[in-house]
Amino acid sequence: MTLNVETRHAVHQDHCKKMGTDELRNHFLFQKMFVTGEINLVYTHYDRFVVGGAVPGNGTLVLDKVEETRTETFLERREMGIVNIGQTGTVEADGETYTLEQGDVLYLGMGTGAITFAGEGRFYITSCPAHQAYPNRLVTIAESKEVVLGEADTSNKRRINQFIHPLVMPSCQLVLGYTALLEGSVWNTMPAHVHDRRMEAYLYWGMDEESRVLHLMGEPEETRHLFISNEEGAISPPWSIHSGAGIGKYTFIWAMAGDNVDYTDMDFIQPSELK
Ligand SMILES: O=C[C@H](O)[C@@H](O)CC(=O)C(=O)O
Ligand SMILES: [Zn+2]
Repeated sequence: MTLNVETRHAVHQDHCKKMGTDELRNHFLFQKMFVTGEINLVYTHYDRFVVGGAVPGNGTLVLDKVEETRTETFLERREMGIVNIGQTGTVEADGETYTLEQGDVLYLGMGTGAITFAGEGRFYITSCPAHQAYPNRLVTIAESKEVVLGEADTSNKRRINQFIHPLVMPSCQLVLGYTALLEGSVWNTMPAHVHDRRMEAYLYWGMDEESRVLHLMGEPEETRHLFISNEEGAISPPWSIHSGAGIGKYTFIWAMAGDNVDYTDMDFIQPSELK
């Protein structure tokens, strides 16, 4: 079994302004997270948020000790949110086996031991530091909180499902859910926003292989873009907008950590303010 961990340091906005395409992608784009037989993690210095993928294929994959944290087990002082973007799979933790259908979310609290992934799942992993142990919990789509935002007129009508969210369940820092575009709409998170007190990570999925999402980032008056393929992620620094338009259908998982768990705490930026 292969465990790869890549460290990404935090970037200052003045540095970002001077980056060319390759440098921008090396810092903010996550590729090749979902490889059969591997767990691939990116350890970021944005609130020590970790994202990654586990694809057990026909075998099992165990996530336990990760050298980067210098703790006995990865979740010794962390919490985790797992989303299954593949077919039916299982996650075993603390002697319980959870079956995750596509779109289901599993929360694992601080102090959970080794985590075993199996089945046909493609598991997206998110994790951040925690200060208190909340119970492990499987949250199905039916149990999530659904919000419909936007209008067909502005091509941003979308359905948001909140899973690890104060209205559904408690967590320390982690807030997680996903957004799907409704027929004919292309824009997520438009109007855009920033939240300097919380970082954010996106994973785009459910896309056709040849399709791309035009992901916008950067300070509102100094935007940059990344063309993103299916099952690739983007990290959003606290000073950055995060928004995208798809060439074809897509869903994206958003996950955040920082000073508060208030999903609605956003500083909105109108399209007229973007440059
Ligand atoms: O801070 C919140 C995140 O950026 C996303 O949840 C926003 C989003 O999914 C959307 O508006 O489409
Ligand atoms: Zn946001």
